[in-house]
Amino acid sequence: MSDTNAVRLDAQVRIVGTGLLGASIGLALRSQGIDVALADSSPSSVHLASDLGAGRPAHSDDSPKIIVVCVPPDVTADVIEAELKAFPDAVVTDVASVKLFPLHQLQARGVDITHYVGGHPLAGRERGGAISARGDLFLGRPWVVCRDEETPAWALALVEDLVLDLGAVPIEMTPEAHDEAVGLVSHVPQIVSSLMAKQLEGASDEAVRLAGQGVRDVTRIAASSPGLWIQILGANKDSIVGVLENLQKDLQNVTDALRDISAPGARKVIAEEMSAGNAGVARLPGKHGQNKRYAQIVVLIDDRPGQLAQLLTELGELNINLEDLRLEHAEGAQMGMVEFSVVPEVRETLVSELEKRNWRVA
Ligand SMILES: NC(=O)C1=CN([C@@H]2O[C@H](COP(=O)(O)OP(=O)(O)OC[C@H]3O[C@@H](n4cnc5c(N)ncnc54)[C@H](O)[C@@H]3O)[C@@H](O)[C@H]2O)C=CC1
Ligand SMILES: O=C(O)C(=O)Cc1ccc(O)cc1
Repeated sequence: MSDTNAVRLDAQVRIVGTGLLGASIGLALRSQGIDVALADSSPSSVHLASDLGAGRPAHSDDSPKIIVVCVPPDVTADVIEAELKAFPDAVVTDVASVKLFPLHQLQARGVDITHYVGGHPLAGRERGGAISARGDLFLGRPWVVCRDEETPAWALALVEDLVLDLGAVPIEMTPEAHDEAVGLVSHVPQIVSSLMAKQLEGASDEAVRLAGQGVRDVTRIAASSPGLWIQILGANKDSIVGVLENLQKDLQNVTDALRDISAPGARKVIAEEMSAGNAGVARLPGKHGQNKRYAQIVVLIDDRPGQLAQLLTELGELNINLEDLRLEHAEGAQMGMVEFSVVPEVRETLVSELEKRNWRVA
């Protein structure tokens, strides 16, 4: 039996903002027996999250060791400031999709941010609210942690323990590097998805009836909340505008080439743009070398001697033949991800057997 599920946090956690992110964190922590206190400016949100099993309503005599602020970006700095003041001994972290915006607000107000460690899980869903929450939302997902030079090691360690208990992979970054990266891999893709979906708005029923997986993949996140995204995009405009300008140039190249497809070089332009797309998509983790004939399963293991050997032994005991195996080590994250391929027919049984044996399957 593996002890991969050993809980690292041994402290009360307070969650402020009990929508999708807050309730998902609460569900994951409660499933590990951690005391979770819930607070939100909307009392019915607290009660819904509590009814769903994400924790209990906060009491005035709570003394949390760690506070996770899960409110929209516009009000993240206000809530962080209030929480630092109300709980001076606690570490305050957040999940806002932008990191410089709340940090600059806190700095401009002269707030002592020694106990604040910024965070951002790269995991979410199109629909907000506790009703959409899932305890397994963060399994195997990157979770950026922004440390400051002043951040004490114990505060950073506490936040990383929280991230690891949620099954995510902590990645330390500066707020600047974070915002630039998510501008490219999260914020511009949201705009592209929404704008492509907008083209479907006036389409005929006949046309949309033909929609296959391609258009569904490209537009999946177009169902996201404009209210949340207007805040995210506005707060990270400096990282987004440059990527949008590059995209505009590429769109213009393809449009010009198609308009005059018989002109010398037109087909070359299109082929080059599409080949560059092939090269880009191959950069995405998990996209390379996957054999479509097999089903992939990802298991999270602690970065300790013997863990991989134990997993392989247990797979042997289950008499499962591995078709392929890939190990990803998250630098400095005390966690590894083992991705293996099996014939699709055994996938469901294998996942349930591994979960029975306490392995964390992403
Ligand atoms: N939705 C997603 O997929 C992801 C969102 N995030 C970030 O997580 C944060 C929360 O997003 P969601 O959970 O999706 O939103 P949500 O709308 O589901 O939940 C937000 C909650 O915050 C509460 N709230 C608003 N202002 C408050 C205040 N001043 N004090 C206390 N509570 C307040 C609301 O009542 C609501 O329950 C955002 O900062 C977002 O950028 C991060 C990763 C993914
Ligand atoms: O649904 C998806 O694939 C997402 O990418 C969701 C998402 C939305 C906002 C974030 O800050 C992080 C992740």
